Amino acid sequence: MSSRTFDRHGLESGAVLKDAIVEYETWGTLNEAGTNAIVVCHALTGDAHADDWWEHLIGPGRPIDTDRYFVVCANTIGSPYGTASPLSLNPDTGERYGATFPQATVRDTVRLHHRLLWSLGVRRVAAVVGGSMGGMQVLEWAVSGSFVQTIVPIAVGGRHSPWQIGWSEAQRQAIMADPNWNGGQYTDDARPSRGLSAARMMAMVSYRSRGSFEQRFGRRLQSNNGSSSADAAPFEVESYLRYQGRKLDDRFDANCYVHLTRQMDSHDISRGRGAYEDVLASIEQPALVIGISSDVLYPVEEQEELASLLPNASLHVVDSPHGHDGFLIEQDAIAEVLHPWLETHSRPSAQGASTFSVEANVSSVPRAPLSKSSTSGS
Ligand SMILES: CC(=O)SCCNC(=O)CCNC(=O)[C@H](O)C(C)(C)COP(=O)(O)OP(=O)(O)OC[C@H]1O[C@@H](n2cnc3c(N)ncnc32)[C@H](O)[C@@H]1OP(=O)(O)O
Ligand SMILES: N[C@@H](CCO)C(=O)O
Repeated sequence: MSSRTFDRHGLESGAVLKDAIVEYETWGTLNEAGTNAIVVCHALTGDAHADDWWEHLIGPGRPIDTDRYFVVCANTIGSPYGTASPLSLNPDTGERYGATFPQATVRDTVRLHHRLLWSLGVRRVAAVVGGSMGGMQVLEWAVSGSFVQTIVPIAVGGRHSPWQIGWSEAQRQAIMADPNWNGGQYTDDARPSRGLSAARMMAMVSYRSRGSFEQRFGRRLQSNNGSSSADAAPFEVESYLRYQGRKLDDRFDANCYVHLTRQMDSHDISRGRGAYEDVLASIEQPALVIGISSDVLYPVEEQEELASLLPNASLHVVDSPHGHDGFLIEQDAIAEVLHPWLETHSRPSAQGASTFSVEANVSSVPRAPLSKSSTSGS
């Protein structure tokens, strides 16, 4: 794992992140022209260890072939896994930001990742691939025009819908209802664990499907369902969801969760750029749009819309009972379409771009001041 720090990173809101650290992992070797990079973008609770959560897709001889490509996965702004977030120290106060961490957008994250890539010597990106929140980043990358050759957005639409914002808000309210929340100013000793767990339980229902729960749990009862108190969890599905809630609470942070769900809610590829249809029509790269047949959160209609509005898109729907999480679970089915797509569309070009901008077509977004950067490896 490596990190790089940019001394200033301007956000869409006008706020400036000082000492904006970005944590990232790379595999493979960058070619001399700087044109064989593949960017992998992670989802809400994922991290930069992309070969862990997409192990069938990334590696030697796999579709994202680390023998041929320089593969980069960078952690997003707001995530608890290393990049600038509510867990970072505010250089102005020396204290952890917590709830005072400035709100970033998907676009702010992608601009930071662009700067990282450029500083690593990447001069053209052969492909950008990601699902869910990662897919939102993929679409933002596409706006940088010829800097990116091909895109593969998975289980995502062009803007967060009221349905998705509704799920996010219900989860945030579960966190905020926790007595330890305290406006986000909680301590390590008294974290809003119950709220974060409840938020994850809600999210897990939206990430799976009626069919997969029916198949996995039915109406089966837990053999050791404990007491007959109001807190008892007689059904297996209840125990499963509680377990998933605790598991996320053990590895995540409530302020980061609130921040990242708001970041996803900001997702609208057309914000400040013109009419939605026109902005998608201006994305000229070949696009492989992938959906999961049983996804109730980012339903296939959204990928159909993307594929119809992007001028050079192909649509592939993975037939799966696993719902939205299919983009993490159905790796072999994704590999079947991703492999030939990348073979055809992501051959590294001989020459890179002389400059880059993720803000092409943007009229109203403040630019980040360019600044010096420092690097550290670990
Ligand atoms: C730093 C980090 O760790 S980040 C890790 C990377 N994470 C990510 O990238 C986020 C995305 N990943 C995910 O969301 C998930 O890991 C997925 C979608 C890939 C797979 O989900 P999983 O939780 O592994 O699978 P699944 O839904 O089958 O649940 C299995 C777990 O539930 C438990 N479980 C199953 N049924 C029950 C039940 N009735 N009661 C209690 N627990 C149950 C299993 O024992 C298993 O536990 P384990 O995770 O400790 O092995
Ligand atoms: N399981 C995924 C779903 C969000 O896309 C995650 O936790 O990141």
